[in-house]
Amino acid sequence: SGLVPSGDRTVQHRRVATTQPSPVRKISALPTPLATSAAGACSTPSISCHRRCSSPPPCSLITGACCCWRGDKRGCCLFSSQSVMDRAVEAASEFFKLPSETKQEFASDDIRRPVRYGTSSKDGTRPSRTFLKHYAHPLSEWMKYWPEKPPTYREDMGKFSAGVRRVALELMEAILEGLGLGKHYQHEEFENGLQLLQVNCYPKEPEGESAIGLAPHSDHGFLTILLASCPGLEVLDRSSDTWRVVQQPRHALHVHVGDCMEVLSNGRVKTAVHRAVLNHGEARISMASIHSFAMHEKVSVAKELVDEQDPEKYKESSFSDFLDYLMSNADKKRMSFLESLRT
Ligand SMILES: O=C(O)CCC(=O)C(=O)O
Ligand SMILES: [Fe+2]
Repeated sequence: SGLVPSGDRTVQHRRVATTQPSPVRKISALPTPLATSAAGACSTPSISCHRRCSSPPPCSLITGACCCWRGDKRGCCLFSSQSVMDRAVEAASEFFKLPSETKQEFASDDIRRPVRYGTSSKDGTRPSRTFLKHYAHPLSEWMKYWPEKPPTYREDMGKFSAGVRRVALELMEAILEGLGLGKHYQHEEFENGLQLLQVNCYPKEPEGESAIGLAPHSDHGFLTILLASCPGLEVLDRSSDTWRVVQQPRHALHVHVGDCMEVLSNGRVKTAVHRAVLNHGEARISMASIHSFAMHEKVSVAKELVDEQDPEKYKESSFSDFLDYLMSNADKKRMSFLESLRT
């Protein structure tokens, strides 16, 4: 994520063969319907409108429904989730192709900026990843800060963000149920939670070299949902201390849990340590959608998961505390934020 700074973990792990199955769950597509285009005319007339519109106009990206006119009938225009994913990858890819000056307008070292463009290098010599990070929920608040170029960026990334957020909320309910907390546990905090989109662009791997695009780290939120244009993600298998290659079938979303989930579950669910390696065949785009509570909302261990045998293992913290931690003492940090929360 770049959320936990590169080089944060000093342990070196052996890379494993690319045929290893992924240890993490994948889902093959977003549930339909996904968010669609803005109010008014259907922006892609080639896609059939096949449902009666249930919400009053003007529908918008934010409500996840689009009203459009077809002949004399008003209907809901539904994009397939595959095309939403393809368009989001395409918009990201077009953004990274823009001239450097255009992208540099978003460059900043201030990690509290709503949109931030930058590069991160592993060895300090050659940047191996460029990224664009921005908040995505609520869309009405954040979209106005997003790039206006390419012209498709806001609409296509908006649809992707809204769809992926619904997936995250559904998965979260299932996990909470699995933990015995009930699917509505802290429902409001999740509903009002923050979504951070990290759009990454990695160059093709130079011939004869194997290169890390993004150093080992864990993501801060509860859940990360990742879409990538080709393979490159690896997840640490804690039992064997080796890297497992995550397969990337087309239109598959990869889901992993982050630090907040480890805290809330009092360590029953462990954050996923992962990294990205450069793909030797092609440049790679990945989009990581990170889901957390709102900026100042504290995440703490669920009291229901604490007893004498299992005392509280983590201190409470908010996303804002996490950002403060990253900004303080950035060079000298030996501990990840999660480690700093251990009681
Ligand atoms: O590019 C990838 O596969 C991983 C990206 C990632 O871990 C992140 O943005 O947090
Ligand atoms: Fe990450």
